[in-house]
Amino acid sequence: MAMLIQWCRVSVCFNSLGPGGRACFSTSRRWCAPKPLAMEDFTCDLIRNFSIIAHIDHGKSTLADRLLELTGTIKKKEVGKNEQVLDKLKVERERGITVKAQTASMVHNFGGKQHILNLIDTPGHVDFAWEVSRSLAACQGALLLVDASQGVQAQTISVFHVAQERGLKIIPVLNKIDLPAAQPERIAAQMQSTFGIDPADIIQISAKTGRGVDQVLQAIVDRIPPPNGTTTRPLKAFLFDSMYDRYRGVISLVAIQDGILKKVRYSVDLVIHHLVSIISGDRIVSCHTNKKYEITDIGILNPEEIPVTSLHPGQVGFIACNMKESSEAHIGDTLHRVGSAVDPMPGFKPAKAMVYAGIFPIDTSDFPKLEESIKRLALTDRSVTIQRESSTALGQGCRLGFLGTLHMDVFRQRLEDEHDANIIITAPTVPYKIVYRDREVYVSNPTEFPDAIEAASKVKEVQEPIVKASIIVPEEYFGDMMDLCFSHRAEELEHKYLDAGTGTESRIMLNCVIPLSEIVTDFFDQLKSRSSGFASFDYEEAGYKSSNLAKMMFLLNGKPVDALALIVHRSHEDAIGKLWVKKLVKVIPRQMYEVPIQAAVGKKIIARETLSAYRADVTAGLYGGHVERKMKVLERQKEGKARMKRMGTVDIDKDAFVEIMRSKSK
Ligand SMILES: Nc1nc2c(ncn2[C@@H]2O[C@H](COP(=O)(O)OP(=O)(O)OP(=O)(O)O)[C@@H](O)[C@H]2O)c(=O)[nH]1
Repeated sequence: MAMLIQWCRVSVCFNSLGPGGRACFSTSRRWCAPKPLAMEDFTCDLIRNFSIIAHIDHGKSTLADRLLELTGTIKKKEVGKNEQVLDKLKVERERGITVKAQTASMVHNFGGKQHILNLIDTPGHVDFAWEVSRSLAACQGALLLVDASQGVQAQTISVFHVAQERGLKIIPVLNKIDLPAAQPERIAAQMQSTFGIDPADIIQISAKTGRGVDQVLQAIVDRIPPPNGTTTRPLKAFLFDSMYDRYRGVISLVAIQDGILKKVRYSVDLVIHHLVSIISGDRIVSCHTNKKYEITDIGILNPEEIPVTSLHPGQVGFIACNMKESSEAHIGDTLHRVGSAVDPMPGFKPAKAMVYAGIFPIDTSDFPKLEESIKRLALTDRSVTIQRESSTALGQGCRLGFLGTLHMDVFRQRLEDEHDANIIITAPTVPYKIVYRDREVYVSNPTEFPDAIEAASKVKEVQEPIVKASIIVPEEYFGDMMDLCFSHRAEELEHKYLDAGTGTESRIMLNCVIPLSEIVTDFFDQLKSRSSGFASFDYEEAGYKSSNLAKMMFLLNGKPVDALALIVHRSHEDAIGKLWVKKLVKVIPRQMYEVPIQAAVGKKIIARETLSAYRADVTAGLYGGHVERKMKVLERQKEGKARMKRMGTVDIDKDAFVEIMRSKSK
């Protein structure tokens, strides 16, 4: 058996559980090994695994923080301070949204007994629905949080159904009762009519002030069933999340179903003040890949890592086992001990990219660095797909698949924030299905879309992805929402009153089927502005549908520019062509000569604008004697040229180019 020998100097060690049930630290000047939590004491009846589910901004992360404080897991913060403990990413803090589900184990005393409560925080935005369903797979219960001023929203309904389908015990919680606009009775009635929840079961709280949060804590223990599992059956661990650590490789989050997962550490004091730790971990196998690994590290997240020597049935924790590639940690996989196979647990649907975009370095020589950064970032975000692509205008780049446009935007921001990347991102496209006579091909890059001539001779039909969308909105905005849906090619529209029978002011739920390509552009912004921010929106994929689509090319000076290509519905081609040439003529800088800007579908020119000529005399104003200065300026202009992007025969400096791509991705 492979042994891992580790020299460690530990100046902080875990001694025992402190008064709040937490591990407490004691500093020591001696070299010592950490004394881990006695996980074997936490039998299933003392464990609760739960999640908080809600519509975006209804207060999940704030409630998570209050629970962590109440159990003494973190120090109490000043009320009103907005920084959330589980929202670890900079982008999450800046935008106030949760992107990546986090896990935190809390140890708390109920009725004289220490319990472990494992909280799995979930994101609220529709783009991250995959993260939600992944998190729920490791839970037995969920707190369904509803904002007492906003009421039930589109994602409240979708997350409720996901939790219900998974058979989770749902604890309804009304949050933000401190707000003057809160209407707890009315919203409780709404929850009753929408979900059949008994208002007497609803706990009313303010996650901000902490009011009522102790009742939530008690309800977690009283109402959520403990996990069931036994130490007598062979080890079976469910892998539900993973992250990447530069030193330890892939770290997987697991929920133990049966058996015990161990890492044994022998400490030998070889020399005074020097301890040698010999670690011998369980040997495990992945049901998905059949690969074998040896456990090198086990712990729980509190929310920071606390090492433990074993994880027992019902417990949730992390493991490191020398997995090098993040693709080895298959989300939904079952792990078992070498030599004692088990039936794998049902995994769940892998994440499916809904939106694709090309990412290119501004400076083409930066491609190797950019590719490395993208790969690194993708290690922490398993739902992104990556493929290389190259463009005549933009050089070498990567085509990435995302769960939605917010996901795309968050990834872009993380590349810039965390990897200092200087990038151009192309307009988002959805994956189209091209049905040829003998095969089907998915195309997620407009340049690969068949042109009109090829389409006429070889393509049987073109299909586009559609989604089932639901919009919840106060009655007064219903007409605007119908207009919005019609202008985005929605079909099968139907609606129902959400507050039927409650005798209160009405909200309407509007359901329709809409092409995905229509909602990846400005749909969400328009939805918010046309409903004064009151509409909420959710969607789920609904397959493919035949559609009359074409590739629109943009020509500068008669030459097509691949990076600007778009797929458009034929009914909108004139309007889109005109709109884009108008936008392009505004952002493309004038050249020494006149430049026609055209939009074309096949051979047909749909729209045209002309960019008038302009001579940029950078040396104007420098009179005869200033030869040196003149040379310097010309030299600088030459350097600038090297960073120019070439579109057809037109050179465009990088700022103008970024501006063009930005306006195209809106
Ligand atoms: N007045 C009041 N504000 C609250 C309460 N709970 C949360 N908030 C505020 O509501 C906003 C959203 O809270 P978050 O906890 O970030 O919401 P979230 O559900 O985690 O958001 P996502 O993770 O992005 O879905 C923040 O500005 C909070 O300070 C509450 O009980 N009362």
